[in-house]
Amino acid sequence: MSTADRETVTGVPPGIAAAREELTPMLSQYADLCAAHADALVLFQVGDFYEAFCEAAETVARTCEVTLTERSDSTGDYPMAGIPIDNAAPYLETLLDAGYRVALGDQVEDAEAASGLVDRAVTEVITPGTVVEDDLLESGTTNYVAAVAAEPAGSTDADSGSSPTLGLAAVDVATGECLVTAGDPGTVAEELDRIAPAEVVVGPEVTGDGEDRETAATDFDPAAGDPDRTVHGHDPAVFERRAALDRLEPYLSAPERRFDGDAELRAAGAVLAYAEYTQGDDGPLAYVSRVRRYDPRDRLRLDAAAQRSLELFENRGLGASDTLFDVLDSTNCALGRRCLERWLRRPLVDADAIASRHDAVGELADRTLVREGIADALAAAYDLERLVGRVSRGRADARDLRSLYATLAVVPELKTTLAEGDEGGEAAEGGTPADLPRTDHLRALRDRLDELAAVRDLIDAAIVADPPQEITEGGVISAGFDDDLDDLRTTEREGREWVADLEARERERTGIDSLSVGHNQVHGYYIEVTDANLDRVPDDYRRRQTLKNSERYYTPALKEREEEIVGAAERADALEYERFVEVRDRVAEETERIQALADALAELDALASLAAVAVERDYVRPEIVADPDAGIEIEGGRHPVVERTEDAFVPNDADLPRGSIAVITGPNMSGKSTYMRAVALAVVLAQVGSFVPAQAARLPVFSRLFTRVGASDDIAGGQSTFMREMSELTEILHDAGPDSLVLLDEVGRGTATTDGRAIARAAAEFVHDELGATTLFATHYHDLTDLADERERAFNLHFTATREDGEVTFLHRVVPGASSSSYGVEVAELAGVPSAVVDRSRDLVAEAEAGADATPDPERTDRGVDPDPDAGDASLREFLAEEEADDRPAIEPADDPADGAEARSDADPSSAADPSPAADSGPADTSPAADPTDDTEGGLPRSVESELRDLDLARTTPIEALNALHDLQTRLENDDG
Ligand SMILES: Nc1ncnc2c1ncn2[C@@H]1O[C@H](COP(=O)(O)OP(=O)(O)OP(=O)(O)O)[C@@H](O)[C@H]1O
Repeated sequence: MSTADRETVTGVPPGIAAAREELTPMLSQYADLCAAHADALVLFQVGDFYEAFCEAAETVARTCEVTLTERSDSTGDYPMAGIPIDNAAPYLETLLDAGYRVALGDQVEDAEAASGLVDRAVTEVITPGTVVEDDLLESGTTNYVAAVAAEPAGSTDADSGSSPTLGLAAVDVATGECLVTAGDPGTVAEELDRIAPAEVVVGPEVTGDGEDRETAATDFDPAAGDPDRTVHGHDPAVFERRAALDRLEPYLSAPERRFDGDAELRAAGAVLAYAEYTQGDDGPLAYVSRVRRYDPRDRLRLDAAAQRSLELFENRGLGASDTLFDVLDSTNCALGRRCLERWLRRPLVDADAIASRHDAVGELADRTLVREGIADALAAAYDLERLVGRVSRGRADARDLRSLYATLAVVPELKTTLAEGDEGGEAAEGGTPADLPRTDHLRALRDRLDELAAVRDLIDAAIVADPPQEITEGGVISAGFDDDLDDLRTTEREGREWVADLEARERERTGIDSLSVGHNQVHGYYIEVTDANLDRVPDDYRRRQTLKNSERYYTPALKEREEEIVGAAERADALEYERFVEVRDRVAEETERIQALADALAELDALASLAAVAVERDYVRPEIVADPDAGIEIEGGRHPVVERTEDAFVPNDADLPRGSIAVITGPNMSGKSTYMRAVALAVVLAQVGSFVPAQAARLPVFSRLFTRVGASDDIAGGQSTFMREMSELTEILHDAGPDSLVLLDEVGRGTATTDGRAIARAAAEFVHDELGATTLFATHYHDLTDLADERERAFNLHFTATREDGEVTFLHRVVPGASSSSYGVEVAELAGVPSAVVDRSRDLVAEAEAGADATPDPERTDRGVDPDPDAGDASLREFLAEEEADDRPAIEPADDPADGAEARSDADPSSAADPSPAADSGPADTSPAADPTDDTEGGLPRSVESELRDLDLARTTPIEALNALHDLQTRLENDDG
C-alpha cells in the first residue's frame, strides 16, 4: 500500500471532519484523538471492542477482513468496524503488516463509574519498531526503532577533526536497550543495516525538509539496505538540540557531555521522544536505563551487502533456515538468542576480547556436563529483558512476576553448575570447585550472576504459584503475605462457611426437608421453599422472589452475612491489587540489576551455544594473531552452512598472506564462491568468539569485511543491476584498506564481456596496488590470472573437475595455479555437441581473446597466457583429454558426423578458419564461392554463426550453454535435412 493510501485513513477521517459541527460527544472525542495522532490509525475502545469510524472503518474492515456495519445517531448514518479487544493481536499484526501505525484509544476510567461520556486517551501507539506486545513480537529477536539526525552545519568533531554528519540512535522499546552512534552517511547506512531496525524516524535536516535544507544529506537513504523498513518523519521539534537535552536529562546525567557532537545528541533525544510517544506519552521510560554510545570502529564492520552475500541471517536462494545464524543458534532462551544475534551482527575487533570469548567457549566445549546443565537451567528461563520492561512500564501481570521468579530461581543452580566438576568429580575437571570455572571469562560471568534474592523471595512470598491473568479480581496474592488481607479473606471464608451450613440448620429449624440455600448474581443468597411447605416458613423469613412452584426468602442474619462476605471480598480484591502493584513497583526498583543479570544470562547462553555447536560440528579454536601483518592460514576449512547439506563436503586450505590477492578460476559450479565465503565466514566466526569449521586456523583480526557478488549470483536478491554492482564496488575501492578482507565474486559480469573484463582487471590491480586489502577474487575472465606474473602479492588458485562414465564431476578442491578459460565449450563437448560446433565455438573464443589482446596496452606486453586456448588450458581439458584417450566413445556419439572435423581441428587449430564444408555439413562439396545462394560461411550457416558470436560465454551458465547449443544443433540438423 502506498503512503498516499495510508494518509487518507490516518488523521481525522474525512467523513468525520466534514460533520464536525454535528458530532456526538463520543465521535467528537474520537475526532480529537485522531487529530492528535495524525500519523496513526486510531482504534477507539467502545466496551469490549476497538472501533473505527467512517473511512477509517472501511480501512479496518478491508485490511482485517471484519464486517463493516452502519451506525446511526444524531450525526447521521456512518460506517463502523471493530475488532475484539481480547483477541486484538492478530488484527493489530495485520494492520502493522499493512504499514499502519495504530493508536489505541482506551477507556481510561471505569465505564460504570463515569458520569456521562467515558474518558478515553491514547495509551499506546503501536508501530513496527515499537511494539511491545509479546503476541506481536517474535521471541528471541530484537525490535528496534531508530532515529537519524543531522549534525548542524559548521560544527566539527573534536576528536578526529572530521565532521560526522549524521547521528543514529536506536531503542528496543520492549527491553530498554538504547544505542547511539554517529558517522558519515555511509557509516550510518552501514550501522542501520547492522542494527536492522523495523522503523526509522528521520530528522528534518536529513531529508532536507527543514530549515537546514542546505545541510540535507541527500544521498542518504535510510531504507537502502532494506526496502521493507518503515521510514518516516516525526515532530521536527523533538530533533532540536535543546529539546533533546531536556528529553535526555532523566535518562543519563550531564547529557551535554555524553555525546560526540550534536547529531548523536539529537538522534538520541528524538528516538526517546518517539519511544515515549508510542508508549502513551507518560514521560520517561524508566527501563531505558542504559543509553550506550558506541563507535562503529569498535566492531568488525559488515555492510548490508556482506551480511546478505554471506547469508548471515537471510538466505534468499535456499530456505530461510540455511543461514550462519541458524547453524550457530543452539541457544536455550530468548535472551541468549538475541545476544548471539547481536554478536553476529557486530563481531569483535579486539584480539584479547576475542581470545577471551574463545577461552570461555573452549571451557564449555570441554565440560560437557556443565554445558548441558547450563542448557537445562536456561531452558526454564523466561525473557527477562522483556519481563523487566513490562514490570517497569507498569504493564506486568502476576504471571509475568511469576515468570520473573522462575528465571531468578535458575541463577543459584547455574552458579552451582559452573562450579561443578564433570561426573561430579574434581579429578575429571582437574580442579576443585574453588578453581572453577577455569577461565577468567567464565569466572567473571559467574560473578555477574546476581541472585537478586530479595526480589526472588518477595515475588515467591507475595504471588501465588499459578495466578490468574486478571490482576484486579483477586486470587493473586498468597495467604500469609498481608495480615489485613488475610483477615478479609478469613471473614469472607467464614461467611461462606456459615452460609454453606445454613441449609442444614434451617432444615432442622423448620422441618422442611426440601429447603435449599442458593445464590445468584442478581439477588445474592436466598432460602428456597416449595409452595407445598410455605405454611412452615418462620416469621423471620423475608420474601425475595416468587417463582412458579416456590418462594425465595432471606433472613436478616443471612443478609448481614452476605453483606459481610461481599464487602470483605471487594475490599480483599482491591487490597490484593494494591499489594500487587506495590510488589511490582518494588521489583521495578531493581530494573538495572535485573537488566544486568539478563545480560549475564544472555552471554552465558550464547557462549554455551557456541560451545555446543563447536562440539557437535567439530569446529576448532582458531589462533588469533594480533600482528597487523599476519595473513589467513586455514587448514581443511569448510563452509558452515553448505557442509550441512552436502554429504561429502570437501575441506580446503587457505593461505592468504596479508595484502595478497588470490585470483580464483574454475568452471561454473566448481566451488569458487563457496570457498571464498568459507574463508570470510571463518573470519566472522572467529571474531564473534566462535570456533571455526576447520582442522586448524590461524587468523588475524580484520576491521572491515567487504563483499561484491557478481550480478548473476545475486539475482534472487532482485538487485542484479550493473549499476548496483558498480556502486558496491565503488564503496570497496574507496573504503577498503590493509585491515580489510575483500571478496570479489565475478565482478564485471553484469555488462558486456570486454567492459566487464576491463573493469575486473582494473579493480583487481587497484585493490592490490593501492588498497593492500587481503582479497579473494573469483572470476571467469581467465586473463586475470596473469596478474600473478605481474604483481608481487597476486597468485592464482583454481578448481578442477573430473569425468567418470561420461559425467563431469566437480572435485571442489582448490589447487594452486590458473585454470582453463573455456569451460562452457568443454561442457558442451562432454555433452555430445557435434565437434563442428564445438570447434567453431573454440575458434570464436580464441578470436575474441585475440581481439581483446590486440588492444594496445603497454602494461600487458608480457601477458602470461598463451593465446592458444588449448595451450592455456591447464586443468579440465588436459585432464579430460587423458581420460578421453581411454574412453573416447563415451564423449562422442558413434555416428557423429563431425568426427573428421575434430580430427582436423586437433591436428591444426587454424583449420577452422578454412573449414571444409564436407566436415561440417555432410557430403556437400560446393564451396561458398561456387554457390552464392548458400547461407554458409566458414562451414556454418550464417545465422548459426552470428548466434554463436553473440553468445556471452562469461554470462552463460552450463545449462543455458547446453540449451543454446542444443538449439543450434537442431537448426543445423534441420538444415542438413
Ligand atoms: N568444498 C565443497 N564440497 C562439496 N560441495 C561443494 C563444495 N563447494 C561447493 N560445493 C557445491 O557446489 C555448488 C556450487 O558451488 P559454488 O556456487 O561455490 O560454485 P562456483 O564455482 O562459485 O559457481 P559459479 O561460477 O557458477 O558461481 C555448491 O552449491 C555446493 O553444493
